[in-house]
Formats: sequence, C-alpha cells, structure tokens
Amino acid sequence: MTAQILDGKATAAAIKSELATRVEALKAKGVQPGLGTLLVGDDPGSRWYVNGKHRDCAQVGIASIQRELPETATQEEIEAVVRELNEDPACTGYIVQLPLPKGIDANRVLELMDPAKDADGLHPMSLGRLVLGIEGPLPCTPYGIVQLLRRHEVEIKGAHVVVVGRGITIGRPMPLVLTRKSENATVTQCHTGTRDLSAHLKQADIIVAAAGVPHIIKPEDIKPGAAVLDVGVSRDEAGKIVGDVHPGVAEVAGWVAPNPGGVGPMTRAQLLVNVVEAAERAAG
Ligand SMILES: Nc1nc2c(c(=O)[nH]1)N[C@@H](CN(C=O)c1ccc(C(=O)N[C@@H](CCC(=O)O)C(=O)O)cc1)CN2
Repeated sequence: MTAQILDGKATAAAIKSELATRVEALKAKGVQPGLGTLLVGDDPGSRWYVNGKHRDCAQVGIASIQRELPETATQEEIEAVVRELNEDPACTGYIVQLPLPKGIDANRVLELMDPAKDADGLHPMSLGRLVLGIEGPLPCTPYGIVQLLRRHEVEIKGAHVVVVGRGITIGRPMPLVLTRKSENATVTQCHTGTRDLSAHLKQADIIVAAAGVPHIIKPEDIKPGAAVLDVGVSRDEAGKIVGDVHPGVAEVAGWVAPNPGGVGPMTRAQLLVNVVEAAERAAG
C-alpha cells in the first residue's frame, strides 16, 4: 500500500466537535436544532444509517425526531408523515431515508417536503439553488467528499475529476458541487452508457466511484498519484461491504478513501452541518 488514507472517520469526528460548539452557541440564543428522520421498511442497512444519524445528533447536541413506517406503507401514509414533519416546530430539518420501498414515488415525497427543512440537499428546490449558485443545503455525500479532500489538502481547483455513476444521492449532484466557482474542478461524468470507462479513468486526477459495481475501478485504470474515493456499496455473501475500487488501486493511487471508513462518515457529518447551518440561518 503506497497511497495515503483520506480518513473519513477522523475528519468527521473533527467536524462534529466543531459543530458541538456551534450548537452550544445556538442554544445560548434559545434555538434548539432538531433532526427528523423518516424510515420506511425493514432494510437493515437503512436502519443502521438512520440510527447512526441519531447517535451523531446526540453527540453534538441536536435533538432527534424519529419516525418509522412499515414496508407496506402506502404513498398517502408516507406523505402524511412528511406533512407532520413539515409542521412540527421541534423538527428544524429532516430527511426521508432512501431508497423508499418499490412502488413508492420518491420524487413526489421529496417534492412535498418543506424546502426550508431539507437537511439532505435533495429537495428539487435545493438542487435548483445549487444549479443557480444560491446558498442552501448541499447534498451530503458530494459535499462530504469535497470536505474530505480539502481537509487532506488534496487540490480540487483545476483538477480533472471523473465521477462514475449517476444516482440521485451522489453521481447526479457531484458534478454540480465540483464545478462551483469555489471548487473549480473540471468534471467528466461516466455511467452505464460510457463507451470506454478505462480511457476516462486514466485521465483523472480524482476519481469518485459511485457505480455500485464491485471492483469496477482497477489498478491499471489509475493515473499514478491520483486520489480515489470509493463510495460504492455492494455486499458479499457474508454481508461485508465490497466497494467499487479494487484493493490493488492503493498501490498506484496517491490517496484513497477507504470503504468503510472514508466517505460514509463524512455523509453523516455533512447532514449535521446542514441542520446546524439551517438553524443558524433561521436564527439570523
Ligand atoms: N436520504 C438519504 N438517503 C440516503 C443517503 C443520503 O445521503 N440521504 N445516502 C445513502 C446512505 N447513507 C446515508 O443516508 C449513508 C451511507 C453510509 C454511511 C456510513 O457511514 N457507512 C460506513 C459503513 C457502514 C456499514 O458498514 O454498513 C462507512 O462508510 O464507514 C452513512 C450514511 C443512501 N441513502
């Protein structure tokens, strides 16, 4: 292993400690931030992520509002809980854990959320703001990736970033975040329609791998010294995470974000950042 580690666990811990101070300041002004979550169904991974978000809240002093519905919940039942969270004054920001069960129109649910309470940065209004360059909550994983790179002093400005994947939480919003003037990267987005993935990867200073295809990024595809962030989550028969990045990549890359322990903890930290920033905006 020659690559240096982009340590998401340690970086997220540092961000959480900074946030705890900001939450104290808000409380001193009489403002109590509260994160709501809506979990629908029994997926063990989603439950683990949601529980982790509430553990993080407890650590930094953010209140928790936890709502759950069974796998069999209808569109109307889900939308009723979204309306309740929109109205609940204790809930200053919330998320609907994705994916929602088959047959549920996730976009309709996201559209129904009060955009002022969007803690995930995935409401159409928040994504529109991102396109227009207006301040607002940023999608948690893409901005978590930017923070992870910045805090390890990996140059983003002018870098050629190849993003692999076009899912709603990472691939689709990642180029929007990276091409803001404050980041100023040049981005190539690859997906299942890309003809020669390897040719694109070889050009990259930074690779964000969010395809969900085990070991799709191979050592021979990497420019020596590149930063490689593995965000893919597949599971082997034992339930262990298998990322998008082949372990041999660490012999060629300059930096790697491991999986687990890289981008995942940063996603959770950025969610708390969004909750605190929204409460600060509301408090003036
Ligand atoms: N509403 C949302 N749904 C989903 C999002 C999201 O940002 N908003 N992203 C993912 C899941 N996710 C957060 O919700 C998430 C994924 C991974 C981690 C994490 O800390 N992972 C650990 C490993 C966990 C394990 O062993 O299973 C790590 O990488 O170290 C946190 C949050 C999809 N849904």
